[in-house]
Amino acid sequence: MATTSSAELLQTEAELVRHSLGYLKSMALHSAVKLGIPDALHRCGGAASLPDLSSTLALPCSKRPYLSRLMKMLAVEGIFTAVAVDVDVPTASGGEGSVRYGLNPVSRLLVSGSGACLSPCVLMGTSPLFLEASLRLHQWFQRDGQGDQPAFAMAHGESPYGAAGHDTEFNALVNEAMGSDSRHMAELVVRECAEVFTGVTSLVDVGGGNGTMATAIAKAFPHVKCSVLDLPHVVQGVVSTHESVEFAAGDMMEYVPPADAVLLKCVLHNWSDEDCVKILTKCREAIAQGAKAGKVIIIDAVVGSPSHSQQVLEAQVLMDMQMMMLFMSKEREELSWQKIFMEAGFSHYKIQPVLGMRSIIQLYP
Ligand SMILES: C[S@@+](CC[C@H](N)C(=O)[O-])C[C@H]1O[C@@H](n2cnc3c(N)ncnc32)[C@H](O)[C@@H]1O
Ligand SMILES: COc1ccc(-c2oc3cc(O)cc(O)c3c(=O)c2O)cc1
Repeated sequence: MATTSSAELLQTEAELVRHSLGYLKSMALHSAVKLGIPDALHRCGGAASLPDLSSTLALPCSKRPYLSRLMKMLAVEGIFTAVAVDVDVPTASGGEGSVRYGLNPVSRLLVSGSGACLSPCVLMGTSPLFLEASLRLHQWFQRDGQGDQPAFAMAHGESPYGAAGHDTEFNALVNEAMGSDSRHMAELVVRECAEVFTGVTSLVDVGGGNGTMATAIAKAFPHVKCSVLDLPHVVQGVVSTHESVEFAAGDMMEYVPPADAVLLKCVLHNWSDEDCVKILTKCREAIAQGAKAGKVIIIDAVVGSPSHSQQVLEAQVLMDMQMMMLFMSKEREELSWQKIFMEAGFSHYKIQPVLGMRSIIQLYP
């Protein structure tokens, strides 16, 4: 029997440490966002020495030496750049700044005020309510029984939507995260998938929240009249910022208003297969009522597309775990999607894996 070499054993030990302490990467990212490091680097022109960065952040002097540890780890993990500078060249703050840390494409997505700032998604993904639920996953696996509830509900005694109903801080976090995700996606949908909206004169964004996506579509494609369907407490008080976007309160399980196209962005992955069939059946009925043969447009993950990178696959399976923990729902592979589409009465579909970890799927009756 072949024995594992010492070099291999030591390498795998390092690999195990990477995985078991990997949560510190998430929490260091959480700290960086909370401390405002991406914005501070942006204000400094995109990069700064450690002394300049700590003064910009106004950290207490006692904590300044520790900032280098946080920044070093985040740079090693590919979240900031680290460039060694000549120590003989004096810096504005007296020559201690031998490394300059800077924004890279990942941390540029965390700069606020830019078109797409995904910091709220980081804060939601690392929120205490999510972390506490994740610590209970093993107990959730061990629990048997009918009427099973997700790990989140097991940990907190209520669903994420229940928690958002009374915890104003969590509610704001979720709304900001979904809003920022939609702003980011909207830019890319307009850039990458404009042809999807050709010939569409009316669109209803089902589960469209505060209308971020619908508003971006109405702005980019003036021929599309948009409406947003969401639950009464979500649309109540939302003021439309575009003349072609209106809001309707309703339950997508009961009724979807007629339109040429129905959009479902990041909605179906919150639901079971059976519920997806019900929702899509209502959507098919909605597009059948117009003069044109309409379509349903889904923005969601299609896990494991061969054109995806390893990073995209990792993001998809992490999102899948998050969906399991929060809602006992899932991210789906093409075969699972296909089964749902056929059961809901659609005849064909087209998947375009052009939105990173998400795809745009067009469904036809
Ligand atoms: C994950 S969020 C997605 C929001 C939005 N599409 C986006 O991507 O930002 C799911 C949305 O579905 C809405 N929703 C949940 N149940 C619903 C129902 N029965 N009818 C209509 N909307 C519903 C929620 O209120 C929420 O706004
Ligand atoms: C009320 O509690 C929650 C509602 C929704 C979600 C949630 O969060 C995200 C976050 C993302 O960065 C991307 C997503 O696609 C989603 C969701 O689809 C989703 O439902 C979490 C808690």
